[in-house]
Amino acid sequence: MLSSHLLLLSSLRSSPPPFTSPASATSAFSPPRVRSTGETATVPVIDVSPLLLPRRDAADNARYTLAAQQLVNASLAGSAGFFTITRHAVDQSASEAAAAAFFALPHEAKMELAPALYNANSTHRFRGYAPPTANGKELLDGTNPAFRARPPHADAAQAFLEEAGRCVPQMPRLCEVMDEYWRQMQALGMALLAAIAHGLGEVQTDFFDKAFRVGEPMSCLRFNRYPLFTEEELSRSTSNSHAEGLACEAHRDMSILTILNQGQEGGLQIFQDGRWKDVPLTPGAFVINIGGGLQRWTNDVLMATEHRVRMVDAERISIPFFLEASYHSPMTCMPATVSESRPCKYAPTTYGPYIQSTFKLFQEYADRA
Ligand SMILES: O=C(O)CCC(=O)C(=O)O
Ligand SMILES: [Fe+2]
Repeated sequence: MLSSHLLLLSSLRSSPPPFTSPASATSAFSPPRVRSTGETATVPVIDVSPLLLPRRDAADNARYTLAAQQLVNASLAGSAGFFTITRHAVDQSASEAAAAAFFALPHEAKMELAPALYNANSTHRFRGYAPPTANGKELLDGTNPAFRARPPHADAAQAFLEEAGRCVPQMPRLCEVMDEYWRQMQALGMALLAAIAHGLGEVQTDFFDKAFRVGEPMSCLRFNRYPLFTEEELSRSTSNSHAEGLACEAHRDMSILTILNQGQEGGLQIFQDGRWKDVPLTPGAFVINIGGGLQRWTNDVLMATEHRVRMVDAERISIPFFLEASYHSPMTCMPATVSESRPCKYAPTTYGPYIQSTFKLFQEYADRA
């Protein structure tokens, strides 16, 4: 059960209003680029190796519980809502090389992978490549490899969200590398979720595992590239992010957990103590933040934290993995986060319809809602 200090923390949290509508971009004006104030955010660093052991003895169990509590403490409403994980055992070199090689392909080759929204000849509607005109960064979305290995689902709404990530003939190993990384990140994400359930005191230790297992998880592996724009290009940009002088506008992620390789350049910021501060860069580590889906599932005990990316003086590649549940995963408040004095705030739903209802919050996804 929840102890009262969790509830107190939640009422103390200060934050900017969620999703303030971005100013609309104008044609001959670009606002000044947002610069770092030099302030570094306090983001806990957590060694997650105790969460990843195939078997545990009593001493390992104690270390597991300690690490699980650290994850929860870093994610509670009123805390950073962001943390860095080390000793996670995932090698990032192949995915980093694949992202750099993909973005270096000619524009036409990348556009082959764009959905119909950006390429009228495309038969794809949801996943794939988005050019920098979408919202100031180009991106490639990879999906659960299982979606490529089977025919589309009979239900149109489910088939839409389960559309497979796409491969490109110029890079024969791209899908292989993305699939392998997707599987490793999915496993890491599920280990983190199991630990979070444990840290919250949930008696059903398989709470998330059971919910995800009703189908194939929809987690999205994304390659982002933020080009280095000239002032002239920025003045013509229709990106909501550019309209605020940012590489990526302030937002909360809406999936379950984001596990981010933020690249070499820095620039990620979170809103802490009433100001925007830089998230420290730790080579080889991942930055994790809670998504709106986990906030909902934990009855606002854990909170999705607002973040943004400022423009840096170099092009920037980042690789977020958005851990997502399956289309039919039931989302009702986790029992450990509900009490008589804290009833469940959210109506039961399922993950597919929930996540689709959030697309309108993101310029690059709004037309796919
Ligand atoms: O590029 C980054 O470091 C973060 C991007 C981000 O916040 C997102 O894609 O949701
Ligand atoms: Fe984000």
